[in-house]
Amino acid sequence: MTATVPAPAAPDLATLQRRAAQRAAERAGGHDRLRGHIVCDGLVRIFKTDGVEVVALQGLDLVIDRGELVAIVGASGSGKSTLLNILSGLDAPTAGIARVAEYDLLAMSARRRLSYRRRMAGFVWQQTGRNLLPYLTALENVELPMRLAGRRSRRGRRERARELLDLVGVGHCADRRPAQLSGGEQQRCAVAVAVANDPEVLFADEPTGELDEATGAEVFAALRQINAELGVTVVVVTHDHAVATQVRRTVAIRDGRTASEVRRTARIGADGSTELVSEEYAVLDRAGRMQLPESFVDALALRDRVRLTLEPDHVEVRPGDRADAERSDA
Ligand SMILES: Nc1ncnc2c1ncn2[C@@H]1O[C@H](COP(=O)(O)OP(=O)(O)OP(=O)(O)O)[C@@H](O)[C@H]1O
Repeated sequence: MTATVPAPAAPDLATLQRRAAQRAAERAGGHDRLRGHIVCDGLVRIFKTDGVEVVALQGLDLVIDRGELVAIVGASGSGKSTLLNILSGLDAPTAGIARVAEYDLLAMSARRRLSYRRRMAGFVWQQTGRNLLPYLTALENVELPMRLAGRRSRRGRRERARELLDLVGVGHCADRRPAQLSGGEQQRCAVAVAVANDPEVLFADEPTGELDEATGAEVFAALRQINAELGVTVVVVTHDHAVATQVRRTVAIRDGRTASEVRRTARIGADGSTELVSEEYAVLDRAGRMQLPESFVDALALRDRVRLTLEPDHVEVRPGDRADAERSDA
């Protein structure tokens, strides 16, 4: 007799992701347009203050497909907010390519920028006060962007707002004001507000930064739901590495560059149960550069130069001969 293994949460994630890709493909009018919804290539952002230059992004490469849900993680100062500000059209890059669908973020007129921010992108910020108006109910908050864009009839707006609140699991909060909602409920409402005008991409900046782990997971569930049901491409920026368990693809930024990626895939075990396997990849840029994970560098005390050996199917990296190095330096 075989015991029934209770289905873990894992296949859910895989199913949701498949559905998201399918919806996004439908929206895009075919499978061939699936690739490269968001493309950053050699993205550079230099800030100049009092004659001092800070290179916040130094040739960042990132491709996100239509319908993906991606978390971008990195330590404080790694360039996450700079990247998000560029992608959301609030800031312009110094050089490189930054494109979202047909919008070139490097060369946008003020008018096109406005259209991008109104039609193409939705936003959820860490501070709930920036997402919701305190004197409107949750329902009115979701209706507002539609009203401002002159979309739908009054009744249509109300129906859509209810649908969206239900979708993110806060339908029961429709008539409450933000102050009468918990932090997690506020952020889920914020997700509904952000997608009210049907954007193609949703950017969330530390949406769970002020929440405990369990409440944060609920907000992630809302983002996954939106991603799956509406086919919206979702990019979540966070410094919380634990989010890797909430999404299938996590991109790590270090010193203004994409350093590594973790991808989670569902595998069926011999006993028929599903397990999620995480695999870490280093990101190789077009110039062939990659960053070794800090833990690898520390473990072997790698420094200055390393020895590379090409094997038939892999490359070996070994500590360089320090004596040699010192002699040639002399
Ligand atoms: N407006 C600015 N003027 C000058 N330097 C800036 C500006 N904005 C960001 N920087 C610098 O650029 C680098 C990247 O900052 P950024 O805010 O993008 O990092 P972050 O990963 O989002 O950090 P955090 O998680 O703390 O928000 C930092 O060295 C920061 O000091």
